[in-house]
Amino acid sequence: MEIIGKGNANILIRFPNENDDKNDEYLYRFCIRPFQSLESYNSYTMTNHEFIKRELVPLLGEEYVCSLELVSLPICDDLKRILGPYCKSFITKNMIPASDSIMGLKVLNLKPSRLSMDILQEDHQLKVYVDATGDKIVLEVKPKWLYNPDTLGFCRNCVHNSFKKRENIKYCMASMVKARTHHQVNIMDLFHENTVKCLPEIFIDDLNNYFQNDDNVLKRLYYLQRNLSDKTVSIEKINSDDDVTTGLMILMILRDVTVFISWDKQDGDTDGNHISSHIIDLDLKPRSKWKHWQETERLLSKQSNNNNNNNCILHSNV
Ligand SMILES: O=P(O)(O)O[C@@H]1[C@@H](OP(=O)(O)O)[C@H](OP(=O)(O)O)[C@H](O)[C@H](OP(=O)(O)O)[C@H]1OP(=O)(O)O
Ligand SMILES: Nc1ncnc2c1ncn2[C@@H]1O[C@H](COP(=O)(O)OP(=O)(O)OP(=O)(O)O)[C@@H](O)[C@H]1O
Repeated sequence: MEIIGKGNANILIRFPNENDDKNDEYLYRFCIRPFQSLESYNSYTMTNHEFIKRELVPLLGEEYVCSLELVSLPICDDLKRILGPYCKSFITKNMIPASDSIMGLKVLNLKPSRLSMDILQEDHQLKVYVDATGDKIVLEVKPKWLYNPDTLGFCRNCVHNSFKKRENIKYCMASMVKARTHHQVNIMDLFHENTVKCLPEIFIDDLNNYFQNDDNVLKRLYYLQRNLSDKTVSIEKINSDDDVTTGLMILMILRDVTVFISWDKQDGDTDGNHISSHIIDLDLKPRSKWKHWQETERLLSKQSNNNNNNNCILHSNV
């Protein structure tokens, strides 16, 4: 058993020799937020799975969501070793009877280990992976707030990066979805010079076409964020957990997803499209996070007032 990825709230595990369906590999995703008991852990995982299926899959479209299957697994020694440090209140040497099972999500591995991919470029919002042949390239993107409400008055993405001292990010992810009439999307903004040297021209062309197209995964997220942001209660109006509506919850989830954009030279559909996209990280957020959201918006607004430029890296670069 090996750990493939870990974030704030989840851990991704690969089971040895797991090779279910032809060449596809699967991973197991377990929550690592603190829970008091195995019952509450399992109940959260079921509720979360149900919420994603009910609210998010229909909104985003099945084709864009990474497949998620609810599974119940016996807590073997390997799982105890990996999950134990995060589940201290109920996974200890003596507390788990052999018959108890823990619930997780079985997900498609979007970066299959058999491809042994190298990382060409890496920052907080973008990772670029390539396999040894150069025929498969995967972009792991954290687009964040693609839609800026007019009332905001600054580029939320760029101010947020500046606030988090991410000086190495020289692109604006929100600019990747601007309407063509106002701004020609330039995917080359995303890549370092050295990365471009390693990327095949045909990949650049395909990616360019994908981003110019009106139905790409980032545009889908942009329109959903725009629609929800116009309709739901705004963050500054929240006073208690109960004020956090399902609409606001979904909006905050869509502002924090990760997207895998995969290009496969050998594998295209009938229209010659070699790019497929999958969204991960659609989990419920604790309603109590509204205080953190409010404070973040207050700090970003303050930061934007202190800046001299118009707060978007695209404009401050010219
Ligand atoms: O608070 P933010 O805006 O910095 O966003 C948090 C993210 O920081 P980032 O934007 O990537 O720098 C943060 O990402 P990192 O763990 O820092 O990579 C989480 O995604 C967090 O969500 P959750 O608590 O895991 O559900 C995110 O919290 P939410 O605000 O989306 O609930
Ligand atoms: N289906 C997948 N295929 C391949 N790698 C994955 C997959 N899902 C997640 N990962 C890897 O694991 C890492 C952590 O996963 P994930 O984003 O789900 O954790 P998280 O705790 O929810 O994140 P956050 O800290 O943003 O809340 C990802 O950044 C990614 O590199």
